[in-house]
Amino acid sequence: MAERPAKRSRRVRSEASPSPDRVTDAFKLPASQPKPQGDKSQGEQLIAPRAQPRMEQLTKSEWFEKYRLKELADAEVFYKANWVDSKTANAWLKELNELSEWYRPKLKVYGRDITQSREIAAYSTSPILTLKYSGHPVEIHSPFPRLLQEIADRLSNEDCLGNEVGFNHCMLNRYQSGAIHLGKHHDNLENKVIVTVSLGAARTFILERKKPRGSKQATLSARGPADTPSPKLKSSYDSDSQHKKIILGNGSLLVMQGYTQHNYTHEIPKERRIKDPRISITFRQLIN
Ligand SMILES: O=C(O)CCC(=O)C(=O)O
Ligand SMILES: [Fe+2]
Repeated sequence: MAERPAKRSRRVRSEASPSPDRVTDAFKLPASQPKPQGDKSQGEQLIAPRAQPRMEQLTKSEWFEKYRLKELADAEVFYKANWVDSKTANAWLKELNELSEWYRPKLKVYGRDITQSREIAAYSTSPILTLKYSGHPVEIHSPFPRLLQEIADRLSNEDCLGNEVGFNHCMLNRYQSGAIHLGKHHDNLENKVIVTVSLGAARTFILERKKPRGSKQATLSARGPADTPSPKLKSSYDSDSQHKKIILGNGSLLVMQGYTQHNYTHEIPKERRIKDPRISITFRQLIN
């Protein structure tokens, strides 16, 4: 298949090692732009105006208590099934399917051009934000479409994550069937809060503790080009605190924050028996 790189088991380089295909899943200010100073510099801010992000926990304490996956050490991961009912989730899926910004990025992986099998559509609250992965400058549209803004506002509501959590970026991923996957990776370490709303077919999400630096399997990191085949899943793990499989159901909400990206990778593996599509909406609160 044209879109796959030659090798099945790809060693994704550690963050420290520079590499031409290193995935720079990072928002960057154009060089001439000043760094955001906080709530007052509204015009140049990269963070959502309503929030001044901190490294400590951002979600409301009720969330922390109730939905945290406590078994995952050194991570802050929350999962709420049925955050919205299936009727709402299906209506959102239908509306988002019709957006005109969907496309399949062309990536360069080990010098080869591949077209990503997963479609994406990306939005930001400010046109100055840029994003690259696998050398591909992501097409970002601004502002958020009405529905995505409505969902973002719901998330920042006091009875959900709370108004300290705001978002300046949103990425949609469309997995047409279980044959489409997202390889093992971590997201940009500067992301303080990453919120994923799942619509459509339920898909497995695997969080796996990174191996200590220098150990044989410490090389998985960075946002893997989506079409890079995942390394074979291990059949056994050191302990339950080292990995977690979550079935991301229709209308569910997953939140990752704190040091999760430093300590864990995540992936959506292939599940060929799944024939229906899934769209994930990933909101981020980015700080440069
Ligand atoms: O589709 C998902 O749930 C995962 C998305 C993800 O990990 C990403 O966009 O970095
Ligand atoms: Fe991710």
